[in-house]
Amino acid sequence: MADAPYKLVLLRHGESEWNAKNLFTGWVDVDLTEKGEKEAARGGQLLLDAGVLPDVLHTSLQRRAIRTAQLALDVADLNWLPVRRSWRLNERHYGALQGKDKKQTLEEFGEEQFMLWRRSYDTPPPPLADDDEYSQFADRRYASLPVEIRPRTECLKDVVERMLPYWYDAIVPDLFGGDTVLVAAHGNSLRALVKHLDGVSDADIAGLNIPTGIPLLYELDADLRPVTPGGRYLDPEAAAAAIEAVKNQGRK
Ligand SMILES: O=C(O)[C@H](O)COP(=O)(O)O
Repeated sequence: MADAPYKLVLLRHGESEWNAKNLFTGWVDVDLTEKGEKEAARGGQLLLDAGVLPDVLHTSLQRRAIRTAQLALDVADLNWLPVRRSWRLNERHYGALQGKDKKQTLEEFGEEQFMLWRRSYDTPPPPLADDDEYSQFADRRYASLPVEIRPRTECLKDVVERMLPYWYDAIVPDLFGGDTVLVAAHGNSLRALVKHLDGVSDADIAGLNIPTGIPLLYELDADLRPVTPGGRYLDPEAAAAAIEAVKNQGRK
């Protein structure tokens, strides 16, 4: 096997309250469900069982990712890890779809438009008004972000563009320093990172879905290229089933 000096673990948060209700969530700061809490703890057990013990944690600024990491690390007795958080790891801002039911949106706008908004690389949903009940524009945690970069909607391309500076400036230095890095984030911010790591094309990334709560391990070579393309889920069977469920959201 090729030399793999660096280890990176990606963990999507456990099931959230709005995943359970099948609502577009984006930057809305919902909590985990009980099932999500269990998924997170199991994620920690999977890390422990695989002997993959992170040295440092990076999270988004959103509760569901932060709590998932805490619950997972608690199981692995790693509450003490140094942590950095950034809005750049946040879920994709879902614009005017935030708070909308996925099934109703599919029925109202049709399959093509629904998938364009949900999975196309460069078509964002319509922007969310700043005074909308589901807007985070005035949220204190984003106060240090200049208004021109505070999103009102995002496509995946926008997420890649705002995530990559954090990858290069914060995560890569930890990897090069020899740390096993845990990134606890979201379906679409992790799709953006996987796209970058695996060099997935703009078209093919539409077919890639990330399940909740199952650690995805990337062993990286000296140039930070994955030794195994796509990485390795620590519970591949559960991941395969959960990926199907994410793919079919809105259809039931
Ligand atoms: O923000 C959301 O609604 C989900 O966390 C990700 O949703 P998606 O799989 O529909 O992009």
